Amino acid sequence: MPPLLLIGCGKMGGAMLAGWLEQGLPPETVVVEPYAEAVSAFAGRVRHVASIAEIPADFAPAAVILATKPQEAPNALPQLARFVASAPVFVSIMAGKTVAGMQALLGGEAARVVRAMPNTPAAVRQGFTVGFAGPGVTAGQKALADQLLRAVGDAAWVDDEALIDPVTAVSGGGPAYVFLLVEVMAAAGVAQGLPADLAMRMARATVAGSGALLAASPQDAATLRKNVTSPKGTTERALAVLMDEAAWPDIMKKAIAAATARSRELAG
Ligand SMILES: NC(=O)C1=CN([C@@H]2O[C@H](COP(=O)(O)OP(=O)(O)OC[C@H]3O[C@@H](n4cnc5c(N)ncnc54)[C@H](OP(=O)(O)O)[C@@H]3O)[C@@H](O)[C@H]2O)C=CC1
Ligand SMILES: O=C(O)[C@@H]1CCC=N1
Repeated sequence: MPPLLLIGCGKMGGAMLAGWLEQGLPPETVVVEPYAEAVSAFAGRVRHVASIAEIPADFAPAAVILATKPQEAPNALPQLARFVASAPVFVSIMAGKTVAGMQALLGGEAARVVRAMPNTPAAVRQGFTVGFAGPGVTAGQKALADQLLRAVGDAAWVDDEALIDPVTAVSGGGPAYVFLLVEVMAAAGVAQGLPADLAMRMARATVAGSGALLAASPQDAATLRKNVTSPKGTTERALAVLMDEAAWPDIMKKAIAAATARSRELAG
């Protein structure tokens, strides 16, 4: 793996950096992160600077990973325009930010940009990332981006950049919906008289165990659901409530549509 330049070492950038280090990331890598505590776990294994202005002048990374918040892009990207001359691949994980928008902030169409959307299971190398390679990205650069994304889980590529907005809504934010499921299942158990700590332990173990079963099983989700649902049993009653068109199917469509719309808004 070549030395990289990572801009932003927060929750996602830090999770990806940990995965790259496992794959042999060289210590010449530079991490720009204003919050020193965020990089303390990586001390001695990468070069840390607090701002883009402090990146060594002669550093020419093969890839620049953009992992700051989308709102920081108008400040950070123009400061990185000097790297475009040495033709690295810029790999952005920022929600909403389009390839054309990032190229404009980086000084023009010469910037080679991959737009990618990972998710936080990357922290346990079980992330899922979808990427889109913008104009000018070479096959070798796409392969390097793919290697970086697969260091923290599975990855897929799309040829239509517009799909990254619903990807952001489904898999980017998806872990949050699953964690919310734990919270509301536990609260519903408490409403039926369960002690709060037992309800939370059960909800957490049930979601984690179901995820592990789903990952390990060759069966699809619908079959695994049916395996739980005894005819005329208890699960059937619960699913009649949840699977009503106005319940989860409609609610989830609305939630994904709202997140997709927000991703499009963040482009601006
Ligand atoms: N969290 C998630 O589940 C996912 C997030 N993303 C995307 O990843 C990006 C980062 O999100 P997340 O990790 O959650 O956010 P974090 O706030 O945890 O990380 C962003 C980091 O960037 C730092 N930072 C701010 N300005 C600069 C700068 N100019 N140069 C370098 N670093 C800077 C921040 O420091 P400080 O806090 O001091 O400002 C912070 O530590 C976002 O664009 C988001 O859309 C994508 C997929 C999933
Ligand atoms: O909520 C967000 O905007 C980011 C993108 C996907 C997950 N977190």
